Amino acid sequence: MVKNPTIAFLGAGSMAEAMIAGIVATEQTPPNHIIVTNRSNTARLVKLHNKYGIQGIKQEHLSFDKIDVFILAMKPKHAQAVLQSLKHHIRPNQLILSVLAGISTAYIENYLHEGQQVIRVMPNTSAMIQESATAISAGIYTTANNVGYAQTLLQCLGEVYIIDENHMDIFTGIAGSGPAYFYYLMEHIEAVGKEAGLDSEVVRNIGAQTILGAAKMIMQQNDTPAELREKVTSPNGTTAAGLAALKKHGGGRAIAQAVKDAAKRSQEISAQLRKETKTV
Ligand SMILES: NC(=O)C1=CN([C@@H]2O[C@H](COP(=O)(O)OP(=O)(O)OC[C@H]3O[C@@H](n4cnc5c(N)ncnc54)[C@H](OP(=O)(O)O)[C@@H]3O)[C@@H](O)[C@H]2O)C=CC1
Ligand SMILES: O=C(O)[C@@H]1CCC=N1
Repeated sequence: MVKNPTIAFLGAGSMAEAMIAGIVATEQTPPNHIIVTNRSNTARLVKLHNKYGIQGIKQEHLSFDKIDVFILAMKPKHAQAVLQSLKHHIRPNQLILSVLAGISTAYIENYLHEGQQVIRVMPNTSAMIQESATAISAGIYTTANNVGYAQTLLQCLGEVYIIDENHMDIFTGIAGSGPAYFYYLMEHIEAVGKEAGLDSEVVRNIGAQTILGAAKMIMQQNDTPAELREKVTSPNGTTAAGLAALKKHGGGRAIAQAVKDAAKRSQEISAQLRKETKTV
């Protein structure tokens, strides 16, 4: 990878913004080396430019040859059209990072030039505050040097795990979609706290601090989650009552099923796109 590469985000939605915020905050890449473009929403490009100092450029004005790294950040259903058009503008040694759920490196390579360097990435929106759990899997043509570059770039968004691409779907179910499960949990905790008369902002902070503390305990102590749970649970105490309710109402099963169904959806997106490609 060149020194001070220019990075272009194709897609300017929630995920692109979370990554831009993380990269800019850590000064990993200077803002004038970061470009963002989208399909049609120019107001969004202006907003991102004003907020982060990066360049918001309409697609028709992009100088593709000056870009070293493309980050695909549109919805998976738009991937095919974007890749077909991208092929006319790029060279195989320009690095493609794709955050698209369910889209394999092979699918992307198939649409681009022989030898195109592709890395599949699964971040989450906590990239915005450099707390993402991000996975990467390289395609068959990607050099070790570029994997190293991607790892360094993404480390400014949080923790990075290099995984086998076969595990991308389950990683997506756990970490890509994961923040939403905890937000959903928080919505319910907040509602109950409010019902009991607590101020909603206060209960929100209490809930968040409780999740943060539990997460830090898991990361900083040697105990397993089950051991930590047991340490909270006094015989016949309040936690035992709470956990019994979770068990009775299928709390554990529901969480496991959420992860499984998200991973399944990632596989379905992949299968659907392969089917559409065959029928074109
Ligand atoms: N949100 C998340 O938590 C995560 C998302 N992802 C992945 O990130 C990707 C984006 O998700 P998200 O940010 O939530 O989606 P959003 O809907 O927020 O954003 C999609 C963006 O893609 C743009 N777009 C659509 N078509 C094109 C095109 N032809 N060329 C360039 N840009 C285009 C849209 O532009 P316009 O508004 O002009 O149409 C919009 O800026 C998805 O593939 C998703 O799987 C991965 C991990 C986590
Ligand atoms: O919901 C989605 O499909 C994307 C991928 C992971 C998180 N959001």
